[in-house]
Amino acid sequence: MTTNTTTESTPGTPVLEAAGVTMRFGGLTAVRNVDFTVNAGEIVGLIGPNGAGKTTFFNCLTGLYIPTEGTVRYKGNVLPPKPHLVTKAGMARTFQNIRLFANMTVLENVLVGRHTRTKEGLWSALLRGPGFKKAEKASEERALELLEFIGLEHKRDHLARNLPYGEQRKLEIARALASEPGLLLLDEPTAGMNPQETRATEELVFAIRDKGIAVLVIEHDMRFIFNLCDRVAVLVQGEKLVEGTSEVVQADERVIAAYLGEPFEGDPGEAEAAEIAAAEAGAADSTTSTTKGEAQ
Ligand SMILES: Nc1ncnc2c1ncn2[C@@H]1O[C@H](COP(=O)(O)OP(=O)(O)OP(=O)(O)O)[C@@H](O)[C@H]1O
Repeated sequence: MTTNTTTESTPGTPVLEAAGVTMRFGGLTAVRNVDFTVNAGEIVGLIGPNGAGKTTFFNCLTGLYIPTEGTVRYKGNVLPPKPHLVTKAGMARTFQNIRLFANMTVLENVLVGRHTRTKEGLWSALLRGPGFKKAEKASEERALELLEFIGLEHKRDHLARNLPYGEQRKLEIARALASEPGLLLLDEPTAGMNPQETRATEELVFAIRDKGIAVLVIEHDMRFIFNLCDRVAVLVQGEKLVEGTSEVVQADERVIAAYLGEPFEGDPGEAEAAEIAAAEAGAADSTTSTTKGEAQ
């Protein structure tokens, strides 16, 4: 994958800055006064029990909701409260539930993700003039690069609905990357995945970060989060309870009490390796990858 110069930032400088974000639904305060930063080069995790406000906070960041209070800045600029403008500004996301165009091909799904980066207008597209054809070719080349990056180039002409679950999740990520983001937000990317798929997703996220794209991830899989993230923030009942490295968060008794229920034991890497080994030995049922849904 070629590096996109528009997405690069100096490591350590803020990419996303949310200040005092509050979201109320009638009498319910789903997110309360949350300050949150993601720096260039970081992978940051957002965890919390069911109903803690994680997805609501994501929706406030990405323009799906207009926060009741607070501001969200991307690279210093306040974001417009419209999802497509947020994407155009440089923040792309995936959703908790897969939202692919099921009857379009793998390649077409990625091409759709490029629309915020295509300069050609409606008339040019309708008339299919030389400018449009050139832009279309460049878009297709970029989409194929992304498919190669996620390992799905050999399935470019398959319908999205025919892909196994784990590949559909990958394709969603490729589609988000097609908008050339500086920050990628992933909402439960491993929900319902088997250990191999989860491990592959972890590697993919590291590779994305290595391309200069910061990542913010919501996930219930603690091993995944603690293996992956430079920093983890914990939301409980809409408020940020704690933020720090995986070690700090795991050791915090308030987190243990509020969310984990019990201390997280053992080295996540070793535990996961054991699970993968067991799965590879046939102990795990490989059909889990196609029978998921909302594994929360
Ligand atoms: N559109 C809405 N209208 C009213 N209440 C909402 C809306 N969206 C979310 N909520 C409520 O806000 C709270 C936070 O929900 P949210 O989905 O953000 O939590 P979450 O941490 O993402 O949960 P999960 O881990 O289960 O996905 C919940 O009480 C939820 O019922």
